[in-house]
Amino acid sequence: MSNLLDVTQLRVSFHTKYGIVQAIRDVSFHVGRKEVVAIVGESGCGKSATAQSILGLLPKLNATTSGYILMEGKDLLSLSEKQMKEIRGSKIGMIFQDPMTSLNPTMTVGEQVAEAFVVHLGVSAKKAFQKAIELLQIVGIPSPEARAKQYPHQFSGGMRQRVLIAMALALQPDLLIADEPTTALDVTVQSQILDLLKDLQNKRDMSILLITHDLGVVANVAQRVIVMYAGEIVESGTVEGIFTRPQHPYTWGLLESLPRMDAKKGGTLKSIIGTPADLLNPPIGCTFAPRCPYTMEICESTKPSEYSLSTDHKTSCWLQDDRAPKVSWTYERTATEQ
Ligand SMILES: Nc1ncnc2c1ncn2[C@@H]1O[C@H](COP(=O)(O)OP(=O)(O)OP(=O)(O)O)[C@@H](O)[C@H]1O
Repeated sequence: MSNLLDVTQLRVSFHTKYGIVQAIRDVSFHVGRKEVVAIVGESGCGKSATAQSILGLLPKLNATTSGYILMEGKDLLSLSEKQMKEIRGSKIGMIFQDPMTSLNPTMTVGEQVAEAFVVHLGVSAKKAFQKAIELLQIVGIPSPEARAKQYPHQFSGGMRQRVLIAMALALQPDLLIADEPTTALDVTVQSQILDLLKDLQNKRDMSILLITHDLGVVANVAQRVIVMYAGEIVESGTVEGIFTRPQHPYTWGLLESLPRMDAKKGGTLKSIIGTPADLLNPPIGCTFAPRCPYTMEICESTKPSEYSLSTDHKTSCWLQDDRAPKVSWTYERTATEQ
């Protein structure tokens, strides 16, 4: 079966008064049907710009794109604003980090969820409100009938995020793009929302593109992980592959910065030393070379090719070259504990 989404050689640049920010450079990936794929990386690596390109929401004023974003064979980059509006909501749903700013404070929650039914399906306001109540129940909002008549400020952060999920699901999209959906929430609510997303994905047979800076979030939700650094994909693989056989030093850094249940008391979390690459003037070799503990001469002068470690595990790193020294990485704290 063909993929739901195929992104090929995507490039996004922002024209600014300081020069051209090369935010995304030759990014290619796919999302299969009913698949949950996570894009992970630090702030500024291009996660949101990738999501915005798929949704056609990049700022028209200063962004330029090239490449292909095929959804069921149709290139989204070639569609008009009107056609993209149709696709957003009906084919692609979206939820963002901050549920408060995404909701209208002057409308009841029920009216906001109902809006999609009225606008896209031409359903009467009364019938749409009833459908909204059903959706609020599906996303786990208690007493949905009463809650539908309330305003966003009467909801907690987690409940607001549930409302946004209800809105995103209203038209039964094939793909849900969730950009840092749990970042603003506390840990317990975070895992409830992730469980809800997973459950809905299962029941509704949709695909999810989950965007997060937190590798910890993806383990229980996604099937595949794409690790981005400074506008490029540095490693991609199954969750199992990325967590048990990570190959790129940047992925190692992300894993080392995760809190671990089995860490020794008082142990400190490691963070990746150095600052992300300047995208106005990206390095000519490997983008991660200036921060990488294993940098070799070639890393600074020449971009690494993509190495396939298996059919679904790839990385772009010179350490994979036969002539490179063999570096094996294990969780440092685990090693010292043994
Ligand atoms: N409208 C814009 N104009 C200029 N530069 C932009 C614009 N939007 C994003 N950028 C730049 O593009 C790069 C990628 O940004 P993007 O928001 O996609 O990163 P991100 O990984 O989603 O980070 P965050 O988690 O902080 O949102 C960054 O260097 C950012 O400063």
